[in-house]
Amino acid sequence: MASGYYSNVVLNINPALFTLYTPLLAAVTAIALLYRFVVHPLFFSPLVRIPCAHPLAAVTSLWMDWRRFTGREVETTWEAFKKHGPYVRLGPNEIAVNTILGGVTTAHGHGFENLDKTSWYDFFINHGTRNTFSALGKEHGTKRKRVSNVYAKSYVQNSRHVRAILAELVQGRLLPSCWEMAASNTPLDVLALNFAYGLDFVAAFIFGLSRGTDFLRDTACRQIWLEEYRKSHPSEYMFWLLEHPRLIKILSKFRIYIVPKWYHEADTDFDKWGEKLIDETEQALQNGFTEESAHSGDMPNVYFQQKRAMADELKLGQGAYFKPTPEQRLELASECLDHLVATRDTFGVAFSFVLLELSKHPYAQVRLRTELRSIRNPMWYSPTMEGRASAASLPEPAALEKLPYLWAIMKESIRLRGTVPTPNPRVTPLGTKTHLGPHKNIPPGVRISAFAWCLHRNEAVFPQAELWLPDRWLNSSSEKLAEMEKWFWAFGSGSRQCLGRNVAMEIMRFALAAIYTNFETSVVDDAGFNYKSFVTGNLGNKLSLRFTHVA
Ligand code: HEM
Repeated sequence: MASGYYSNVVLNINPALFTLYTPLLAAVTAIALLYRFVVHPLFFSPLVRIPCAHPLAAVTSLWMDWRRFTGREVETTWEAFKKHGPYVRLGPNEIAVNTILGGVTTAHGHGFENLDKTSWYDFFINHGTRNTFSALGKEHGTKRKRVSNVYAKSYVQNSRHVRAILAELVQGRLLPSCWEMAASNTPLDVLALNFAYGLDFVAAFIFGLSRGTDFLRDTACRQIWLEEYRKSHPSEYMFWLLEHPRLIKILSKFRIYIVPKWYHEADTDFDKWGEKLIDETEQALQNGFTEESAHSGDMPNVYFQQKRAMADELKLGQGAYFKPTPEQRLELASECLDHLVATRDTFGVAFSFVLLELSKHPYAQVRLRTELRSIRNPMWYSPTMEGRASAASLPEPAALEKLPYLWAIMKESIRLRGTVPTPNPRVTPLGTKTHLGPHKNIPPGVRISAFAWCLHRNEAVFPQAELWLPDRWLNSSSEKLAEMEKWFWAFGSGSRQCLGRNVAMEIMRFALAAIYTNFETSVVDDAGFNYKSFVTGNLGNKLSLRFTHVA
């Protein structure tokens, strides 16, 4: 009956009307599209007063997409900032900011001044479940709160488990590798070593030493893991995975695959590896593991704390010992795996850069070594100590933390090359207008990007910004120092500031102290240390240093 009705309607239309209205309809549509996609963004959008990085940027995001696709996102944005100032338009609906006040504070602040993340972060969803890094809105606060106390500086510096892990990793695994390379005069690829150090620490911190990884010593296993990681975070497809996740999904419905099958396989394998660690840790809890009885270093700090917080939320009586449902298991896995990914993506590269700068500046090493040897309990190492890693012999965290030159070296190296130059994109919220410094009434749905790379190169704040000058952190007035601190954005800011910041700084401090108390380093080959590329890099990335023992 229905089809008869429609066919009657169609049949009753006078064909002459078609001839009359079709061109009219086409013209109206064309004008509407022209207005929507050209006239409005060029002349009437609230963003028109923001200078465009390129004339095409006002009407299409394809121009910036091409820059991103060809790996030129940061340099393009940096050039635009230099030419137009701290606010630039990268696309019809995208702005980049290079100022703290009225820029970063608006998008990356606390509470209302903490704009939500864009779909760029969907890539970091594991097991189909969001985690602290990829969660949005209120869910983010809940997830972050679950684990924030174990990542607090007081926990990281006072926990007996952290000290035991550090002793094992630094004295038992890292220093012997450095000694071996020094003794045989063989260059060491510190990039792979630093990936291993960061991952071994964080895996032990999450799951406990006995269930963590041993990539510092087991180089074959490390290589397999890094290869698997590279496949599941393939630098050559990251543009699509980060910028166009929805397009990938839509096209795959039509059997058009932008990213190859091996990426999906590796991603699944990677998730499975994470699940295995979760299951082993859960099994230990179910077997009666307790916080009190745990050997030093063996406490699954992050896993346990997360479960305890989940139990509190659900008002479960058994604390961390409840049996997780399949959904809860994946939620736990997603969070824990993300912390390992966050470590792999940042720590190894940032720490390698500190070692590279020190290796290029022998005078800085001498000064650092003098400072490190001046503490009450220097981190001496000799191979006869092997197998005798002991937390008691480590210096107190505060003793290292208050060493001024060590601090200045870390700060300056991380300023210059803290992590990858990613845009950290945020989106203006629905139902309200956002004010961005002098630019008022930014509508909902506008992407705002900011780059630590560019903020850290502001000559007014960091004169001779391209130079590695640790003394800038020591010789500046207190006002200048406060200003530099305000602009130091390596770990982000506001409610979504890096969760692992204290861990990263702590383990870097201990490793630097251990290495430079005992060795000097020099560059053998840094051509493969392509630190301008995306964090994931590729397996060819290497930083080859020579270690020489200094008595
Ligand atoms: C030198 C090392 C590190 C650097 C430079 C770094 C940098 C950052 C930055 C810039 C952000 C903010 C990202 C954004 O807003 O888009 C971030 C967030 C985060 N980082 Fe780190 N990170 C480092 C190490 C770590 C480690 C070791 C962990 C975990 C153990 C970690 C876990 C996280 C998490 C979970 C977030 C998300 C926080 C949230 O959204 O609330 N990071 N990190």
